[in-house]
Amino acid sequence: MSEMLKGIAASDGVAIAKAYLLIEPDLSFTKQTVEDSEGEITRLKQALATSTEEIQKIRDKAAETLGEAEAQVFDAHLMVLSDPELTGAIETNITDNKVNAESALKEVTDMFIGLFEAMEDNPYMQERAADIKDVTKRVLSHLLNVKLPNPSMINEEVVVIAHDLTPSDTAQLDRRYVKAFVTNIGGRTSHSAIMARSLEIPAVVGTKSITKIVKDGDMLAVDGIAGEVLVHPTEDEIAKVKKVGEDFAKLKAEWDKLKDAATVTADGKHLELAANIGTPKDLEGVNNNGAEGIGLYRTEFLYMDSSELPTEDDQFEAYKAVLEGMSGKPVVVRTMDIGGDKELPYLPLPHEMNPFLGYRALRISLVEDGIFRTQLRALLRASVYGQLRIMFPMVATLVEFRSAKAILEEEKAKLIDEGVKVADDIQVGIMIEIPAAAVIADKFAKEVDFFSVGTNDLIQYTMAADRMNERVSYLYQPYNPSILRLLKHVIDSAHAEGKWAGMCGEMAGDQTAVPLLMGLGLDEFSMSATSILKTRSLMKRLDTSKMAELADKAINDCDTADEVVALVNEYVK
Ligand SMILES: C=C(OP(=O)(O)O)C(=O)O
Ligand SMILES: [Mg+2]
Repeated sequence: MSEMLKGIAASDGVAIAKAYLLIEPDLSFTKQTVEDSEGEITRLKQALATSTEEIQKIRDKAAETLGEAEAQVFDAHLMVLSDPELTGAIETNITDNKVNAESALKEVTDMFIGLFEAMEDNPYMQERAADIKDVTKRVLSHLLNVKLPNPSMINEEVVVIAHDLTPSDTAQLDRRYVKAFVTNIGGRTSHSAIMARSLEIPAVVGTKSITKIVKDGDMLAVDGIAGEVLVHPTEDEIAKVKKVGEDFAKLKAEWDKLKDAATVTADGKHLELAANIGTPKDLEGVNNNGAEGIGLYRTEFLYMDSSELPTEDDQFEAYKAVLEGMSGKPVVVRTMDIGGDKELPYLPLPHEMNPFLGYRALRISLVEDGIFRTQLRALLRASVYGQLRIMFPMVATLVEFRSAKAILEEEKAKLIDEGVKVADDIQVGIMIEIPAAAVIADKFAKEVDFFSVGTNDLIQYTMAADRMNERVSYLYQPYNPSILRLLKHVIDSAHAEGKWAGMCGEMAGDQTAVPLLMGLGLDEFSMSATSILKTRSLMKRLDTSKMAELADKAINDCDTADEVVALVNEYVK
């Protein structure tokens, strides 16, 4: 008998494959007195040797698929394993205290971890603590004979099952083998879901209990369009899911025909359809999907993909690659947005009760202004290779914007003094993702060159509903009249000052929202590259003046999001 689990449809497509559980295994053990210390030391040595072999393999695989830089973290793990100070201390503990290897290992490594973690201002030692933790887990798993999941070593088609996936877990998934992923928690706008869409991996998130229901190797049929997962599907059910996949492939083939077409509405108005990217590697998908620009380059992934702060030159190369790769089309680069669900191992941030309301994005940049200045210099130097637009994230007040802009101007003046060429037509804009900024958009519009609305955050802050929490995901209501009113004010304010308004939150590619956004007069729509062609196809069919009438009715006559959806369905048949 099959069992069906419903979740949130996070990334289109279907997959039928075996489950691969990516969950923390049980590594608990009891401390025991053991007289045969030699025997325990032999067990320890074996576990260390097997771990070394395993990490070596993972390292080689990482170097091959992700590159040398990403593989380096495993060199640090190998160093931990071969450090005589550490292994010697564990052996001494076994002999002196007559304890089992598990207990001696844990006691010694906990001591080192505690010591290093206490050096709060030293990111290098924080990283070493993280390395020791990771390695201890692996050695312990061998002592206990428990299997540790190794996602990077997957070499057959699977559906990855996890409680949650961080953006860096998601980045490591090998598309050749990982046919879909399903998680317990998360929402459509959590960053793992956003990445699944750009990697074109079907995904269902927020199922609440998938890790409890599914075992390693269970057959699954995942429908990322409907947000459904079938466990042990019957032949009939497999056939149905396959049919959904085939229909989706046909639709995609239709959309593909619009790859080189401009985005023009039924009444001849030109709109800009741009793509969101996380790394220069995404450019291939962007160009294959006919994007007219980059509306959001999330540069924080450059910081997250590295084991230390990227240098000015590293960043310059990445920005230059994107600008050149877009051949003169506009590229909006957002300065670092760390915090929330995006962490940097080497920039430990204090643990916060509400990371999404905490020290994040521009708030960090304005304090750690060395990091910020390095990024701005890299951007300014790259500006001559294309049409660069710089955007600041998480701006709440005009003072924050003015401070950031002043730092940018200072760095620009310095570079020019140094004889470095900098483009003189760089637009500087802000994300509108904090309600405070949306409310005084009329004031911001006088000082910025553009707005790009980040609805993922704007909706979570307006509704006071965490975008990562599936229990409140029903409050992610892009069509709620409250959100539409805010958007109208933002767009009208930009236009009143002759500025353009775009959107780079997930709402921009939402097929029910697009007619409303067209009606509100949005100029630029930036989305996962994989949503561009279906949106172009939809826009071609719609008339802007009719959509303006629709938006007006939605804002003035509707009370609820459901009423707005019904109205959209009436207008867009
Ligand atoms: C685009 C946005 O930024 P991010 O998803 O990276 O927070 C947003 O908040 O809508
Ligand atoms: Mg945001």
